Amino acid sequence: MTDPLPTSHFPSPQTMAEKILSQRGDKRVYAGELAVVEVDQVMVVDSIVQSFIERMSRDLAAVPKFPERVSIVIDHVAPASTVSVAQAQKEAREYAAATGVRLFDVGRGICHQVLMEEGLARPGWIVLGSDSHSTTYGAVAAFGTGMGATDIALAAASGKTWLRVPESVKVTFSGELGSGVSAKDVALEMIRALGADGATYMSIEMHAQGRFTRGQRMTLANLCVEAGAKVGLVVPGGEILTDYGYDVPEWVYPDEGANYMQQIEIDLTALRPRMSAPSEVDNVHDVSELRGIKVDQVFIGTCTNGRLDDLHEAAAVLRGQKVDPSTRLLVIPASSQVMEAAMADGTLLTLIQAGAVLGTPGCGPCMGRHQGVLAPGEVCVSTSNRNFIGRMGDKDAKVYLASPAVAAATAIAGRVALPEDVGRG
Ligand SMILES: CC(C)[C@H](C(=O)O)[C@@H](O)C(=O)O
Ligand code: SF4
Repeated sequence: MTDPLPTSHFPSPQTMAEKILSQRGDKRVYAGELAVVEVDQVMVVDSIVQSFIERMSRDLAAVPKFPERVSIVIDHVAPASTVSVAQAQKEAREYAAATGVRLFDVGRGICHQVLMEEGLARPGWIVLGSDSHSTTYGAVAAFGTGMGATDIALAAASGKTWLRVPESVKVTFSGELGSGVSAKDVALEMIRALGADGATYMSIEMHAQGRFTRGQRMTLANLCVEAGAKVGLVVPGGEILTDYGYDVPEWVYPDEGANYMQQIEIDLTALRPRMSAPSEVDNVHDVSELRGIKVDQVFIGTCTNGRLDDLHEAAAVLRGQKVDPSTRLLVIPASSQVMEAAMADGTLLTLIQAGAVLGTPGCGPCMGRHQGVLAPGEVCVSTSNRNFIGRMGDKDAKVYLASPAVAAATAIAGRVALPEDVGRG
């Protein structure tokens, strides 16, 4: 007969981040500890590709350990805008050809959208991207996070990385979304509630309890980095499981009684369309408070809101209407697949007939590098995720962030507007 084990021998319950990092590493880990984990996919974007190649070839004198686990995406400035951008993209193509890593070239789309479409982020995987919005992969319960060129190169060379296990914030939802209110509004409300640095280096663990589609979950996980989070994980559940197309291993679910630094609840029923005013993402207001502000450009696209559902949302408002002559509307699908589907079902025709200008799938003017940068004093309503000073062009331009439906209504009115202001919704 042995004595029963004292309670301290039973492992304490774990959050989702702790579960994934324990499973993919070599020991059970908790917040604050270091984890060395296997990396399932390393993603490199065009803006960083030259530094990545330099680190690999010169500093590490290494080739990718598992070429099939590395993807390069040409998306941020695509097609190339200058000779030096063209040179970087040329080097990326040569590197991919020489090493056998995957390359998604001009027009395939924005890195995060493309990796999700290609099945290169899956439940329980560790996905490192050279881009801060790599939190997007949390939509399918992958531990997705952004890192710099040096860390990315080390992961590509060794197949592993090390991480400090993040503390977690638990987000729960009550009620149901009203009509005209979207995942973008939920995400902006979540950032407002947490604050722009309220979740610094934390895991935001969203208990969706069967709510939200895969695309909506991408919007939620994408914005998590705007509260400073290391990772934004949506707990799998509900119909979305069938939507994944992959098995969800039992070990990704958080344990009952796991330890959270903070908990917030978002009441979906009470939520009204939201807008983030310049120049911080957490400067969130009801659209009705900002109604009437004159707008020069509306941009619908990006890794936050450039998916087919987003274009449908915009087209529902713009059908049979015209963009105000004092405003321009840019629509850039997040990927070639989104563009093809929106072409096939007539969405693009609806948008073009309303006066939209289409761009090549990719980031477009989101970070102010090309295809729609703003002049001093100009105002843009964008479906993207950042509105910092100078983000989309001149430092004296202003960017407001909103949902595709609000962006579409604004394009028609030429001023910040709700769909109901232009006879929709
Ligand atoms: C270019 C890239 C490094 C950058 C990021 O890390 O997020 C960009 O995608 C952005 O949105 O600001
Ligand atoms: S669409 Fe915008 S936020 Fe997303 S990766 Fe591109 S530049 Fe960054």
